[in-house]
Amino acid sequence: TEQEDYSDTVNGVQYGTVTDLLSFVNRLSNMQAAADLQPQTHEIGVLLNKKDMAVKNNRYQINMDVLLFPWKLTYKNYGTGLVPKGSFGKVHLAQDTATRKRMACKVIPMENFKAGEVEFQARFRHENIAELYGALFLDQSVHLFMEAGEGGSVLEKVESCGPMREFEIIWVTKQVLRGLEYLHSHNVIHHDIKPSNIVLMSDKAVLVDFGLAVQMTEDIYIPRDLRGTEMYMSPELVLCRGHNTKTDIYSLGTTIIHMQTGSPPWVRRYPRTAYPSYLYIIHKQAPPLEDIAEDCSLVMRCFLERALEKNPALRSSASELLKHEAVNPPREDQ
Ligand SMILES: Nc1nnc(-c2c[nH]c3ncc(-c4c[nH]c5ccccc45)cc23)o1
Repeated sequence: TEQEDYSDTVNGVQYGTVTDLLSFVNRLSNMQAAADLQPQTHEIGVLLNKKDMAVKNNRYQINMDVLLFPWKLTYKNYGTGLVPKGSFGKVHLAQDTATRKRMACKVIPMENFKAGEVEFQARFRHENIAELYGALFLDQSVHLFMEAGEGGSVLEKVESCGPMREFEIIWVTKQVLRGLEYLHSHNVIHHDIKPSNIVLMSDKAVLVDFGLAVQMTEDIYIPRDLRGTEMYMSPELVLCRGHNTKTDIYSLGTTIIHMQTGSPPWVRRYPRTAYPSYLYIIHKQAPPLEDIAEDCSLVMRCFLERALEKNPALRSSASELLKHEAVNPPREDQ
């Protein structure tokens, strides 16, 4: 059966290439199709990162070779120790006991696991996309090891420290635009750009959570389902008549509104208590320019008008916005 021939092909945990990792996760997905997965004694997996993850005789044991911690949040007064659930999994802080390398470990129950999530992070590597270090399968769950944003996500930062100042917003926006420019150049749509999917390191910000990402084959993507988080969805995505990478640009625009005001667009004018869904509002209303912060600079307001343009064909691309003066402020001392 699937189980027998499978177990002798991947003996325990081994270092491998991106191709090895992709075939491993695809076989995992098939196993998911194949009825019961035998209770395992040993973890199996493929690790890409030889430098920071020390495999010893085909073992990489959770709580032995690598320790998982509930992420002690960067900010004191912030909720529980566990990172808010990603698209389908809890994110822990992980540390390799031999190399001391600190990583993020997302634990995804097998029934929620989609090979696509790993595929995008493994195939598309960029400094503003959280690097994938490897994948382990144990106890009916997939453990994805990734680059850790120890500064937490932009959502935690805004909720703990309040609205961000414009120079901080510019710093985050430029990095997100670089990540999106790279993804969009490969026709990949992230589909869930929002504050909780942008995580912070000391020297950069990276995009996380590719659980909803797709790669367009033509220059339009016809969705089977509604993907993303309502507040940050573009009008064309809500319409479900086909969209493209420009939908991520609109979501970045709503994310900037969230960074500068502390709330996503719409909710102040249309309280969540009265509006269970915002899809109709997003479809019918003009772009949420009224939700832009009062103290927003004129040049950033102009940037947001380009990003929140209702017609995706007229909306600016990531490359165009990277050249916009709002994110290239003249240096004071010049
Ligand atoms: N959904 C998802 N898929 N991959 C990730 C991910 C990869 N590396 C990471 N590093 C940090 C965090 C993170 C999010 N909120 C936080 C709050 C406090 C501290 C850390 C975080 C999340 C990740 O997240």
